[in-house]
Amino acid sequence: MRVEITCANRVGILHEIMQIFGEYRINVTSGELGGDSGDKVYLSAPNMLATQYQAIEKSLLKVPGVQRVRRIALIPSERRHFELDTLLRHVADPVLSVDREGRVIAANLAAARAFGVSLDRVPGLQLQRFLPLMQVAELLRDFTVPRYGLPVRVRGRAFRMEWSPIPVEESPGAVDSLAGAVLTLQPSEMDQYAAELPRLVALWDFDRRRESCLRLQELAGLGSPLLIAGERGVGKSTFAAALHHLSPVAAAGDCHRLLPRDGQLQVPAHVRGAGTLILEDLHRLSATAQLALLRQLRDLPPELRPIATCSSAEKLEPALAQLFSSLAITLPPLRTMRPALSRFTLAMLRQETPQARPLNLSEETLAILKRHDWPDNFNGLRDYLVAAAGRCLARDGDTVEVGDLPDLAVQPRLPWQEWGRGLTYREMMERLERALLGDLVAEQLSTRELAKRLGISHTAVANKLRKFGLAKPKG
Ligand SMILES: Nc1ncnc2c1ncn2[C@@H]1O[C@H](COP(=O)(O)OP(=O)(O)OP(=O)(O)O)[C@@H](O)[C@H]1O
Repeated sequence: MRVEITCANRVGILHEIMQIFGEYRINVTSGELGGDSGDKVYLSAPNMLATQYQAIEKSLLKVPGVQRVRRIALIPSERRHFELDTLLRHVADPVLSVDREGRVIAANLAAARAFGVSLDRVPGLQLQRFLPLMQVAELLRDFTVPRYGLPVRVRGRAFRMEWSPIPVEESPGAVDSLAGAVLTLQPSEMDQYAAELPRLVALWDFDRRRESCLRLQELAGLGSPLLIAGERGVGKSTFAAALHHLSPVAAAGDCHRLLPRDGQLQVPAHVRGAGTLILEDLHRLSATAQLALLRQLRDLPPELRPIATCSSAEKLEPALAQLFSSLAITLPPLRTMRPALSRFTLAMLRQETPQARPLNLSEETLAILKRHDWPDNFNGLRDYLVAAAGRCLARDGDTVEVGDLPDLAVQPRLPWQEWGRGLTYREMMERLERALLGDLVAEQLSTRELAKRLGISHTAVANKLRKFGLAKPKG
């Protein structure tokens, strides 16, 4: 039973009221003060009987200052809870609140359904079980920043998320003043072009990739549009997402990623605030679509930084290329980084099989991997290694042996025959040798360095350079 007591605000009155309940040996389990003019005491005594209430009511009315006593169905905080629960139950979109560690405190039925768990199991679960790890990390890092329209995917379904921090004190902006955050998810229809961000990985900075990583860091702090060029699978998307996280806008803005669909790329109307806009694979757009995109980009606010990825800047229409002409990074293909192939391979194995025990590579395996040209670059290497690691783990091995490797059935087909028509074998080899040495000489390497790189003697290099007229004139 719950009672409401209207009384004067007198020192000691609460003590006298509670004493009466004590005298009747009635256990009061909860209570609060309130009312419009602060003149009400609400008490909950679940085991109080109707006869006990009549006696208590009389005693209470004798206390100086007590004006009225009546039974009520719910005390105000219970009513608020009840109303909130009812309200949430009737909201069709998922709504939930989280604490500062990203643990779910409360959620409605729609949220439980979206997450695929029963409602009673949602409280206490970690948000990262349902949302991409990278986004949760970003949200928790910038807990105090409200976010609107953030694209997320929950179990394959696209939503737009609103993130509203819950302040409890009058010190806006301070994380300590927040009780947590409320998230609402609205099913998103516009997902024709939007795509999830690639997962956040530690960037590999081996061999020529080191230069790209350093350049990325340099350019992250700037605001101009940036073009990331390179072959299929060299890591363009990975670099674009990393750039957002390295940039100062990551603290205040969101990262949106758009992919071409049917040769078009449309910037959705809600993408207008500060942040990073990743425009993927612009080489897949027709000339008309590129110019249409350019018109949209010109209308974007300057706080939204466009980052484009493309197989090569030459594939862009001149006007679009102009927009991305000041800052660019070209990522090197994997076949040009053979000296670091074992490091890439081990890093890739760790990244792709994080739960498995660390694996090594046999010398023969590494030799095969090094010889291959990896036309799909890291994408090809990843799939190949995942398959090989699976076989190695299945036989309980700790070193990937040649027997674990899938066949490299598709060898790169280059038009050698076409190229060599009319030449003898000797002539073909000579031209090949000359072209290769010509490239190396253009890098300004000394003959000693050249000999080391090619694994032949210094004298042999000097003779060949002389033969092909590539030796530097003396003097
Ligand atoms: N520097 C890097 N550090 C860590 N992982 C990387 C790096 N570069 C590439 N990867 C990995 O290589 C794979 C391919 O990268 P990504 O998808 O970014 O390439 P892409 O050039 O955008 O490919 P596509 O041309 O298919 O769009 C991914 O699995 C990614 O995790």
